[in-house]
This record gives sequence, C-alpha cells and structure tokens, in this order.
Amino acid sequence: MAADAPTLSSQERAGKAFPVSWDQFHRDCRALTWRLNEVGPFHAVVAITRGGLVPAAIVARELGVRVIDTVCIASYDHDKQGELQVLKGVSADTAKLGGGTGKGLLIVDDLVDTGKTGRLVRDMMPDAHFATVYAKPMGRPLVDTYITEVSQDTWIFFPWDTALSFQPPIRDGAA
Ligand SMILES: O=P(O)(O)OC[C@H]1O[C@H](OP(=O)(O)OP(=O)(O)O)[C@H](O)[C@@H]1O
Ligand code: HPA
Ligand SMILES: [Mg+2]
Repeated sequence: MAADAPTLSSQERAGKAFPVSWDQFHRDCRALTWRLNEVGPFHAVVAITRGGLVPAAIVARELGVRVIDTVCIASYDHDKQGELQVLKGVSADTAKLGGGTGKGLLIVDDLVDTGKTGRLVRDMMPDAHFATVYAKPMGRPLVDTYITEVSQDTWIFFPWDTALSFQPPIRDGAA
C-alpha cells in the first residue's frame, strides 16, 4: 500500500495554511460538478469518509444521482498520517452496479495529499472515476478530475474542522 510514498514531516505538511470557507467549498464543489457532468452519467456516488461526505452530497445533488455509498477509511490523526484502515468497503449492491470493477461509479473525496488513500480506492475500483475538490502534487496523478491544486507543504483547513477566531495583524508577525 503506497510503500513508495515518502513520510512527510509536520513541517513539510503544514508549511502554509489554506483555509476554506463553506461558501468557497460549495463553489468549488459546483465547479467540480461542471467538469464531472461532461464525464458521466454515473450509476452511483461513492464517498470516501469522512471528508468525502460533504463534497459527495453536493456533487450528487447537482448531478441528480440518488444512490450514494461510502468507503470508510481512516489514516490521519489531525496532520499525522498513520496506517490506512479500511473500516468499511462498498456495499454488494454498489459493487454490482459497478460490474465488479467500479465502471460507471464516481468516487468523491475532499482531497488527495500523499495519494495513499486514493491508491487504495483505485485498487478497489480500478474502472471508477475518481474526483476530488483539491489535490496536492504527490496525489494528483491518481485523480481523474479535481478543481484546485495546492503545494505539497500546504495544509488545507476545511470549514467543518475550523471556527472563526482572532488573527494577529500581519505586521505583528502573523504568517
Ligand atoms: O492522500 P492522502 O495522504 O491519503 O490523504 C488524503 C485523505 O486524508 C484525509 O482523510 P483522513 O484519513 O484524515 O480521514 P477523514 O476523511 O475522516 O478526515 C482526506 O479526507 C483524504 O481522504
Ligand atoms: N487538510 C486536511 N486534511 C488532510 C490534509 C489537508 O491538507 N491532508 C490529508 N488530510
Ligand atoms: Mg478522508
């Protein structure tokens, strides 16, 4: 499982912060759907939980897809990546819709970073279309469609993980 992907230090991971608001995320999901609309139709959407649940709901709504399944994978404890754990695979019904290889299925996640999660889901469903909202360079080759690329040393802060807080002025040393 992604034995070739180097381990990144916290410094390499969190060099730059890229905070995303709900409004921005919704717009980026809609932009993603415009692209996916050219590729479909899809039998079902498969969300990679938990981060993929939010974009999957928006994309499925925009594409008019009502069959939604999940693959439940955990690997990060905040910004530290551990071993990937597959907590749940696709259901038998969804696997049948994808003909056993994922053909006609749309896999959605919030982002690819090192690509470890993406490689795992691609191995599970090699003919599925894999879409993410954001992509970092190491994971980008695994994604069929994405909207915004950020550098590898950028950490994306999603709106469901954050809250508004005071920021010191830039001239006082804020990053
Ligand atoms: O390309 P990678 O380096 O594998 O990282 C990308 C994955 O990491 C995050 O999930 P995480 O494992 O943190 O779980 P979560 O979705 O429940 O937050 C994110 O939602 C992607 O699924
Ligand atoms: N932001 C949030 N979660 C993540 C990231 C990120 O940049 N990379 C892997 N999981
Ligand atoms: Mg995830």
